Amino acid sequence: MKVNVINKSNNELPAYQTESSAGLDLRANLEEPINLKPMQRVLVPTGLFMELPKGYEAQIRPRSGLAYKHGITVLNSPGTIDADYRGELKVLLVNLSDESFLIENGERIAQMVIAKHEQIDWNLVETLEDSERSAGGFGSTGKS
Ligand SMILES: O=c1ccn([C@H]2C[C@H](O)[C@@H](COP(=O)(O)OP(=O)(O)OP(=O)(O)O)O2)c(=O)[nH]1
Ligand SMILES: [Mg+2]
Repeated sequence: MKVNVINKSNNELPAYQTESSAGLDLRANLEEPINLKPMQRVLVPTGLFMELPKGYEAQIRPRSGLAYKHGITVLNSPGTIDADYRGELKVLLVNLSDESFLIENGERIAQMVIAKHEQIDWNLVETLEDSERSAGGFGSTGKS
């Protein structure tokens, strides 16, 4: 599927790193590096603007390596990019480690998964059909 994109960054377009990757790695578009202190959050620009077809969304997800090695994750994970959004794609990172983390221009800071989604119409009712689970949740089936 082709997706219209404007690249105002000084980086290459997000790319799948392997043939069957689900996520396109997003790069920070920065004039100066950002030093992200412990427990600080920052909205990182990508310089990208895109036009998803109706019925699709993009999810901004953390990269596991950054999370594991540096405690850097996406605060609103998964971030939701609506198909009708025409603004700049931004990534909300947070540093959950006890050390500062330097984000440099061009660094792959998160990944973006494009997914199909449904929109629904509500059918307002008084009762719901019972099921095996019924109202059980939050550990109702036991620990392991
Ligand atoms: O990580 C993110 C999350 C959102 N957005 C952009 C695209 C999305 O379509 C728009 C709105 O996002 P969301 O609905 O999550 O934010 P909101 O706080 O509900 O704001 P709004 O009232 O604008 O919907 O912001 C990003 O660039 N990055
Ligand atoms: Mg919203």
